[in-house]
Amino acid sequence: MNNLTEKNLFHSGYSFGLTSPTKTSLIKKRKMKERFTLQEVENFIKRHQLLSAAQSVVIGVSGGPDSLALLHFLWRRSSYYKMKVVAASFDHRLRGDESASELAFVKRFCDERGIIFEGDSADVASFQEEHSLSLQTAARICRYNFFEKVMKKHHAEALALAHHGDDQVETMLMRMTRGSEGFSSAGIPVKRPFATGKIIRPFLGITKDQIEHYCKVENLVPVYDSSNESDKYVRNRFRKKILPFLKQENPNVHERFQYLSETISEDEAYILKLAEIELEKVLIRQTEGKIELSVSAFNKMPIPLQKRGITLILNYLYKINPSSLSSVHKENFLSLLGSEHPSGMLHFPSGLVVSRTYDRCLLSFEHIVKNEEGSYDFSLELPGYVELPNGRITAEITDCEPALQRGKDVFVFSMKEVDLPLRVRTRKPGDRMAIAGVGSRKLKDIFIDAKVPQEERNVWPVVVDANGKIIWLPGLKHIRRHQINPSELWVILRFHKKSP
Ligand SMILES: Nc1ncnc2c1ncn2[C@@H]1O[C@H](COP(=O)(O)OP(=O)(O)OP(=O)(O)O)[C@@H](O)[C@H]1O
Repeated sequence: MNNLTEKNLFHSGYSFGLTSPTKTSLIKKRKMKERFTLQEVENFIKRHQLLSAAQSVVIGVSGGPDSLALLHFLWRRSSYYKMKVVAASFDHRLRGDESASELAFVKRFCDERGIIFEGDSADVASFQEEHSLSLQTAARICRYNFFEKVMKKHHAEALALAHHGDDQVETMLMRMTRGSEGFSSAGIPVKRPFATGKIIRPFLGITKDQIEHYCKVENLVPVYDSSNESDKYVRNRFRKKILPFLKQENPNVHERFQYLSETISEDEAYILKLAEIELEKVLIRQTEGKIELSVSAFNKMPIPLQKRGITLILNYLYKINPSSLSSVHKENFLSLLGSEHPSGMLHFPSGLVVSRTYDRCLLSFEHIVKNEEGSYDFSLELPGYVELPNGRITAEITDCEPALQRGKDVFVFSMKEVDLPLRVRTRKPGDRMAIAGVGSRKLKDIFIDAKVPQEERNVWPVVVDANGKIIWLPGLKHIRRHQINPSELWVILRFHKKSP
């Protein structure tokens, strides 16, 4: 089968198990559609130059219809493209035996066809806990680490994933609804650099229905993940409620979205390039963690370039943008620079301060360590984190009481219990906090009792609420928690102390 040439792939008859003469026209129609699907994918691959001859391609296969069809399709085309195909399957160990059996299913599928298979698993829940991440982010990091390893092992130039046209429509709508800009509003990219090569998505031009049809015609029997149906997930709600309406209005709506996605990406890349050139002209100073620019020169840039300019600046300063950084911060930045007041200051996540004085605007993290003793004071966003001289504090919000969050480096409380926003600062003379069963105590005494060395006390974080009340001395004490209604939103603070 995998010796099919391009010609005989598109012109060979597929058996549909339908033989009666009355069904002939139906067979013809379905054959046409099937060929059309294959041809569409092939055209898409060529148009975007996703595959070139003599490649090694890793395919991410969960065992669901999309990735199983992609594996089957690329395996069938492997001799035409003279490429080595490797299937890679990852078990996140989040659905017990179910996910382990999915991995075994993919392995069997590959063994039966002589396809190279790579499989691995990881305890994603523990990884999430350890690094204070959302479950989705933790799963993604573990899965992509695995993909990277497999790509390196097989010297692969591409990792093929089975996102399709309906995924694209859902993603773009979700992002527009939640609020997005720039490349993010372009949805899922057709290709992007990754590990030893690039991620490619050959199915973005076809729909889920076309994939299901391909599976049926090829007698592929995938596994179905029941969580894909649950209304609990935003994506599923878009899929079930919005997509049917759009497809009714235009059955090829996915093509329109894909076209829009590619147009946005091209435009964005071009505008970003222009912004980069213009930004160079307005920068006064640029060093690690610090940028200074001329306000009047920046304000002369056209608005679309100003918007991309601040994005470039923030990308440079943060390296990895904090999740709490939003378009509001960028708007505030533009207002500060456009304001008639000659001076002003903004506090951005993770301790970044933007200060304007007449024609100069300075963005810097340097305020974190203000003086020789290393004192600091900055806001802690929810969710978010702050870097400290002696470690890092992370803050998350969750809607169910986290069972495993105990210990002195973790403080969990209900959102209703504390006045937000929180700040993290160093101690001040006379600081006191109210401790359960003890009453009000001086911080100095708490440090002495806990035998915290003198030099560490000056940089030890003190977490205070919006009224300045101390609520947590990480690693040492926290205020008493009230009786809490389990259905409330919870905040989890964690202190990741650097070893001295
Ligand atoms: N556990 C996994 N192991 C390997 N690849 C995966 C895994 N999960 C997802 N992928 C890859 O990432 C793509 C997108 O993932 P997503 O979960 O959005 O897809 P899906 O709708 O579940 O697709 P499928 O029908 O293949 O399960 C998949 O189509 C597949 O190529």
